[in-house]
Amino acid sequence: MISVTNLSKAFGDFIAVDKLSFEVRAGDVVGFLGPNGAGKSTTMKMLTGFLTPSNGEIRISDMAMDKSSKAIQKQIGYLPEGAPAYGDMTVVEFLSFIADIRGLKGQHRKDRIREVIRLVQLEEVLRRPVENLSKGFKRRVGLAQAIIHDPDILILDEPTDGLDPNQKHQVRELIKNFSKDKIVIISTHILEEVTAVCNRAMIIAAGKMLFDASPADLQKKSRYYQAISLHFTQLTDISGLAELEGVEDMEVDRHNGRVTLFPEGQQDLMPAVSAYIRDRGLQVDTLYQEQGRLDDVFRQMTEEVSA
Ligand SMILES: Nc1ncnc2c1ncn2[C@@H]1O[C@H](COP(=O)(O)OP(=O)(O)OP(=O)(O)O)[C@@H](O)[C@H]1O
Repeated sequence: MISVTNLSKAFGDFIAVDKLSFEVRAGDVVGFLGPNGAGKSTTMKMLTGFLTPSNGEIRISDMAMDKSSKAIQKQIGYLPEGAPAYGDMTVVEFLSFIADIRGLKGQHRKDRIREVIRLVQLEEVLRRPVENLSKGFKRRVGLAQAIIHDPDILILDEPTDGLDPNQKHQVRELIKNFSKDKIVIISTHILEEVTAVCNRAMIIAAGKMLFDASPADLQKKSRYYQAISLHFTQLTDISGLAELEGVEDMEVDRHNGRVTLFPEGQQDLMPAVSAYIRDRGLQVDTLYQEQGRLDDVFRQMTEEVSA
């Protein structure tokens, strides 16, 4: 378990992380979301013991970071931002080097190196220097070194940055499989990634925690949550739709003619809208209920802080 209390970090007069408090339990996959400069990487560096907090406390597995950082670091796999260091080593040399640092020995060491190469699919670049790899492969080498010692806690700073869509999918599957009884914390700018892999979303802006709940709860905060989106096959008088009971607002996209009906509260408008269409014999080619838009909530929350 990770327990963070009033964690702060100042660089001179600038407060990058401002009194964060949260707990993370085994099985949690947490997504740190936030605009550039929100303090996500700084928080991760403190959680991994690479940066000393200005204030507050970090406890991991009942050990205090300021007293037992070495013991804590053994339990953590960390993918920092950017590319792995020691770029002149080949991929296999680099992974062997990390395996040694992590204290792996004998057959177990060999097995783990082989296993991470397989999991992260590095076979084709094993003999190439890390610095000559594409951004996506560098990221995957970074991931491989993070999981080589099979840690209980995985902290990944933008793990899918620079990966193509297939590789993004693979890494997300890896994270999901990894996480059954472990802790994963990822930072990301990709909002769908949070719904795809995380059971908790934390929104951080200007160093402060703005939200900590499930991605589904985050979606519920969107004005599009349960909104009805529809498009008529032909030009149709739609004024009656706005008058339906429970409709708070109606918007029509001028470019594509798509109609969005926003409910009052969290009402389900679908029965009334379906009846309206059916009773008038109208033709629609699109009709669905929205899940809520994360980008909309994210923008709204983070703009309030920076305003
Ligand atoms: N060593 C440092 N010295 C001074 N300021 C720093 C230092 N490290 C980070 N900062 C500042 O702290 C703030 C938070 O940075 P951080 O890298 O944690 O943000 P982030 O949320 O990870 O952003 P991004 O999404 O762009 O990676 C930024 O304004 C950054 O410039």
